[in-house]
Amino acid sequence: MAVSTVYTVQSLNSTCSISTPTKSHLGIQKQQVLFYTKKTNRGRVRGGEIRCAGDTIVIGLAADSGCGKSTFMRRLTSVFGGAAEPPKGGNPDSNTLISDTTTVICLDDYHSLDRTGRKVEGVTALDPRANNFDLMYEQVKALKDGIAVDKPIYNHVSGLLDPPELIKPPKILVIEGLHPMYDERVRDLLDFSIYLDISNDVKFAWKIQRDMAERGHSLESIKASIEARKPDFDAYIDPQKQYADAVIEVLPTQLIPDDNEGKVLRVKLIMKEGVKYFSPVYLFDEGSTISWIPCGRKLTCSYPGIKFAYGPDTYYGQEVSVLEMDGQFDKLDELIYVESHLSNISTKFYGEITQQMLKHADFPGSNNGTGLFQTIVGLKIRDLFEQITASKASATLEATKA
Ligand SMILES: Nc1ncnc2c1ncn2[C@@H]1O[C@H](COP(=O)(O)OP(=O)(O)OP(=O)(O)O)[C@@H](O)[C@H]1O
Ligand SMILES: O=C(CO)[C@H](O)[C@H](O)COP(=O)(O)O
Repeated sequence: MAVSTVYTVQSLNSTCSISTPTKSHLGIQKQQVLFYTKKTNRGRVRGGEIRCAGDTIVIGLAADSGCGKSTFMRRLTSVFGGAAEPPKGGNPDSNTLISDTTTVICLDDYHSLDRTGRKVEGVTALDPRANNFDLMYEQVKALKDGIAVDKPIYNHVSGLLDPPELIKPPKILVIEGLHPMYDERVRDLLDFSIYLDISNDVKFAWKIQRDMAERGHSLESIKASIEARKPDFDAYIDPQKQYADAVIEVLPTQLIPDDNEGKVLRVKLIMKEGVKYFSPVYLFDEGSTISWIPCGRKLTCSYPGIKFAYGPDTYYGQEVSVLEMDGQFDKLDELIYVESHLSNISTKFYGEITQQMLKHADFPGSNNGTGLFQTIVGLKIRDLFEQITASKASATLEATKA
């Protein structure tokens, strides 16, 4: 009687090939070894090796400096559990953050010109000529293919390029910085992309808050720095938002006429339709146009109140769904009321968004749409990761059956 064989992979999170006397590796360059259970019509045998590569999914996060990338990264890492830390025993000025699931690399590390070099050449760090996109592409591709790389480090303290650090392929690689979607080759490696679009007024208010209070800069120098960067920001950074799968746009409130304090914010979550493994969040009824003031018995709102909006729209000629929140929460635990009216949020249990927001109540933006939408995008990324993983697992199983 012929022996029929079914391979059940136990810890499958990638496209894997089976290494047995009868099956050879399928073009795998660097492998991770797992085990499989071999089920034959003579019983179940554990053994052999499953070799995996290309496990890493790559997320791009683009924004100008001081626009909340680090805060977003902390929220994202927290969704996966565990804390993110710089590589152990490495350069204390490393820009990398590693947790169990995620590795966040900062694209400033691909500056090809150091601070002096940029001054001599008369270019800003936003200018593509100050960045090495060939190396960025090669290294992100290698990590995606399961290969460790020696990544350079741009030292923000000294303004110099330091010796490289070893980066191993993680489950989720986040590339954050000024240009994750600028180079087409790098863009094509992204499984999901996000752009933090902070309007000039709000950016200015945040910069003043941080650079004056925490870094002792003068108001004039902050203004001058924003102005000096603006032409390159408009030319090279801002256009990337057309490629993003999700954009978090932060604007001044419309609830206070002529507000110029920048404390109350109107935040939009713009979600592209038709992105594989990503279904946009909706309020009440998918595809409808909704305006909702949730203030009342279940949600405490002081002046100027809270207003939500949801509906379909177009963004750079593409179909999107937009969820908007203007105003801020008084009592964060009451966010559960809003959460219960949102759908497609990819939570694992009732109230997970509210729990995440309460956990990080001290992060900037926790009382408004910036924190809420960053948390939602974090949950959507977890969902995307789990879907890609599951789809690779079933593809592998099919391949091994064939
Ligand atoms: N959602 C928010 N609401 C209010 N202020 C915020 C928010 N996000 C960020 N900020 C302000 O902007 C500052 C910079 O935030 P963060 O460090 O997250 O940005 P970044 O993009 O990582 O900055 P950089 O690239 O310069 O390191 C914070 O210190 C805070 O003052
Ligand atoms: O736009 C930036 C991204 O963080 C920085 O200004 C750029 O990386 C240069 O850094 P530094 O000002 O420390 O020389």
